[in-house]
Amino acid sequence: MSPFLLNFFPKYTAPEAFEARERLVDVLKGCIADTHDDDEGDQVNVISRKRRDISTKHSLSGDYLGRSELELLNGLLSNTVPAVFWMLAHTLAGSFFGSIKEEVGRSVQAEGNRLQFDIGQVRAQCPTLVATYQESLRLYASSARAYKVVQDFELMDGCLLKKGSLVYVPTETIHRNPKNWGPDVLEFKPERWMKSEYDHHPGSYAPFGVGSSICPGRHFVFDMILGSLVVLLYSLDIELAPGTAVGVPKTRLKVMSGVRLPVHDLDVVLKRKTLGEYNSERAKWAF
Ligand code: HEM
Repeated sequence: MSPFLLNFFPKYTAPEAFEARERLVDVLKGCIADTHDDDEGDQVNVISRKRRDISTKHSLSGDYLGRSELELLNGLLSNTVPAVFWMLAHTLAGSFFGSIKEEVGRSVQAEGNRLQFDIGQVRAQCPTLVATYQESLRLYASSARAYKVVQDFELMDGCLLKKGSLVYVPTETIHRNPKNWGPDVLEFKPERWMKSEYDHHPGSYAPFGVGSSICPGRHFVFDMILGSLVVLLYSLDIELAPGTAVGVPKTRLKVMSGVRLPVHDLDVVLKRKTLGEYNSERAKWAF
């Protein structure tokens, strides 16, 4: 993957990854081009269809569309899926699980087996769930941003950044720095985010980067991850399998953009839920 990311004649320096990318682009291109809004049982999601419509309106090519779909998948798979994993793992292992279940229960409107929630209300009325999201990204987001210095600049500690040099800012180093977060920096503590005032250095948290290249998917992913947790925790009784522990893994600084992957699987016990009239097997979520 690293030679591929360097993008130095990737066809020759990383042929396998290059071929795989081109194959995926072809599949996505074909799949989206063949879709029509009225297709019976259409498998292409609404977001992709809307993106196709916008691209067509602006005369963007099919190839562009295939590549931008792949970018979306990359954002989802390399960041969002592991972020959901960590959030769920710490929710199940933490002393705040009861509060989260209670917040989720309050957010869902159920009419028999038809369920729905307003994501705006989840954001505003589930402080423990939101804090768990923020704390998961603090501990596990591990991107590395690069900036070019456009003029000589002296930092407060006297370090000189020379014009033309590259400054590399690994998120983990900032997110796991005891100077920013205190001696318990490696502990998973959602309560850091539940104080009335944010009392950390403003630059101490940037899971989505900063400035003009900040992640454009950050609001979308916030809703998507909170929504996934609401559906999972409402629909199922989930608990960690006996003897399963969730710890914060040691830092392994990687020059990669993404959310850290777990080293081990997590064993959980899942049961479908029945609450009065509600039976998760027959439940239909309306989004
Ligand atoms: C937990 C989930 C996610 C995290 C932690 C994350 C983090 C990041 C980071 C750190 C960057 C680089 C910012 C910089 O260079 O300053 C980035 C860029 C980007 N992200 Fe995300 N991201 C996530 C989810 C997503 C999703 C779901 C999408 C797509 C819908 C997405 C689309 C993008 C795109 C297109 C860029 C490139 C922006 C540019 O270069 O101008 N991300 N993301």
